Amino acid sequence: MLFYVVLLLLGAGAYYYHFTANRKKIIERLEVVAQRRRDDLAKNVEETRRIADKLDPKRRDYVGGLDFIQLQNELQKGTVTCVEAVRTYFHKAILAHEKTNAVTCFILEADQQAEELDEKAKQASYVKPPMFGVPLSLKECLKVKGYDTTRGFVQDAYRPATEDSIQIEHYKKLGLIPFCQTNVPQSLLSYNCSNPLFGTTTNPFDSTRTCGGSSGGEGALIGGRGSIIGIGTDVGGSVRIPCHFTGTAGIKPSKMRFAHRGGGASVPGKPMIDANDGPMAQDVKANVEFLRNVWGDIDFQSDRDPYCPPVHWNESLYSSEKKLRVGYYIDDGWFTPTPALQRAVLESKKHLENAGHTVIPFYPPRLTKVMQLYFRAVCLDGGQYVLNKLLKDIIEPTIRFQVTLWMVPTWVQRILSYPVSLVFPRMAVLMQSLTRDTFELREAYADIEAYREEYVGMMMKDNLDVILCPASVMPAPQHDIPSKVVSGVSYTCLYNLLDFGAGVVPVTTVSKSDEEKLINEYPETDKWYQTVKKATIGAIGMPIGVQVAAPPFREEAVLRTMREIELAITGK
Ligand SMILES: CCCCCCCCCCCCCCCCCC(=O)NCCO
Repeated sequence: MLFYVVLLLLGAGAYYYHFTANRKKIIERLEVVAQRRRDDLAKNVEETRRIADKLDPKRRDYVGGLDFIQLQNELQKGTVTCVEAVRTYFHKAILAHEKTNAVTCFILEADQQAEELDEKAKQASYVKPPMFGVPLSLKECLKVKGYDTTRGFVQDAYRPATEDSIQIEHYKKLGLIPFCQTNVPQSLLSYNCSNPLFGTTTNPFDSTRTCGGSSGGEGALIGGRGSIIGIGTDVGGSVRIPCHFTGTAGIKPSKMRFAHRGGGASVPGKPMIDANDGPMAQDVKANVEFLRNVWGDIDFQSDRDPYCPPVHWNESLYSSEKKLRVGYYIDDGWFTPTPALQRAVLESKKHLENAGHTVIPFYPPRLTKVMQLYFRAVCLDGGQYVLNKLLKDIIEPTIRFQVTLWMVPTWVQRILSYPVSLVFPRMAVLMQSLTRDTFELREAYADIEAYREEYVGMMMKDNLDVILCPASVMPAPQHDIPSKVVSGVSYTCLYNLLDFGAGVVPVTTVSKSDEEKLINEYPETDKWYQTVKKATIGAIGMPIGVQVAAPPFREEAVLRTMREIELAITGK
């Protein structure tokens, strides 16, 4: 017996020695690559600055002061040129990048593309596309020919995409000019924004706090006024959480509304948790104008990707005079949001009622079960795919906590969940979430199908058009918090599990009385609540958004509701 124990220990020791020695070698090699990539970025920024500086500062201030619709109109009229638009946003993006570290690469050809478009516009026969010359920022994971899509993995640096994805091709056809790529958290499966290649992107309102993720670079850049519109991706909240954290507006459409051919995914082979790309901008108006043009011309994408149905922009749904029926909730029963987030929903409810809409309570059923299903289906192999990739890379310190969770074998998590349930029941729920076998995974998929039916059945029974609810559980926290509170995505991941269209519109900022309420009334019943409470203290002034969601192919109703809230708040 002793012999076997000694043999086992020796075997384990040898494995550990080999594993750490191998990791050391990998890290040493990748650190050289990461340093080279960062040096290249510094040169790229200087080259961009040289181009941006060619534009007269007075002209730059003028162009930079235009909102999306104004800029679009001036470009159409020819009173602003494409070169002026691109150089202005090169300049503004550098300023935002210097503050937040949002950009991973400037696309220098944007300047040349702008010159070519200006040249074409001189021909009398040339018909300008609808978004002629508007600069567009892109989350780093989107495929642009000649540019990396590392998703924050150092191992993927210097492996540029060989083609534009269909979506990018389409945006160029509509006249948009991709001008930079923006930062993401390593693996994209986090709502912070740090990786070992490009470092940490910070919130433009407070650098000690995260801009959110995974489309965090977009949030920081647009919130920091360095871009007028950008594209993010969302499998659990990655468009909506950065919008909420940075005071920007964006929407994750249901999966089928864009072509995915030639694109990429954070975890390929993951049905039932539907991801999509989506626009993010400084206001809802810009999102509407962007999608009106993209979906107005969706045949371009459908023709190139037969899995994308030719569902056109539904103007009658967006512009309908018919009053809406809205279901709302301020607490999903899984994670009570901090006071400012609840207040934002109640204020939005008032705005919608003042506009004549009917707003009634709605209770999303069984969120505890939903969280288990979400984590089971998003980490469908127990996190193995992502973990394998992470173990071949430098692991980002701010997601180490969640990586450690992935490293604990599922059966160990299951056994430990029983004692943990006595002191931390919500954690025990997640410890039982990662799948043991395909039988359990199939059951989870069946449960998700049943849940989708139940949820839309409840909405139909009350004749509801849209749902209004919090965008998250807290305002932007410090950079290490998302990995410690992975359970905090319940408000957004629900609508990936349902594959609804869901968007976020900025509504308010954290006030002093929100903070007093937080200190006096917010629960401290478990570690997650204590962490969220502590992270929210000191967040006075941070932006707060609300979320609006509707079943697939009703994104126009979501946008209409978001726009009505925006109009009531800003008056424009
Ligand atoms: C104790 C057991 C815990 C099991 C779970 C372990 C970690 C789970 C990590 C998954 C985190 C998912 C968060 C999602 C955030 C948003 C991601 C997103 O939308 N990405 C966009 C990709 O296109």
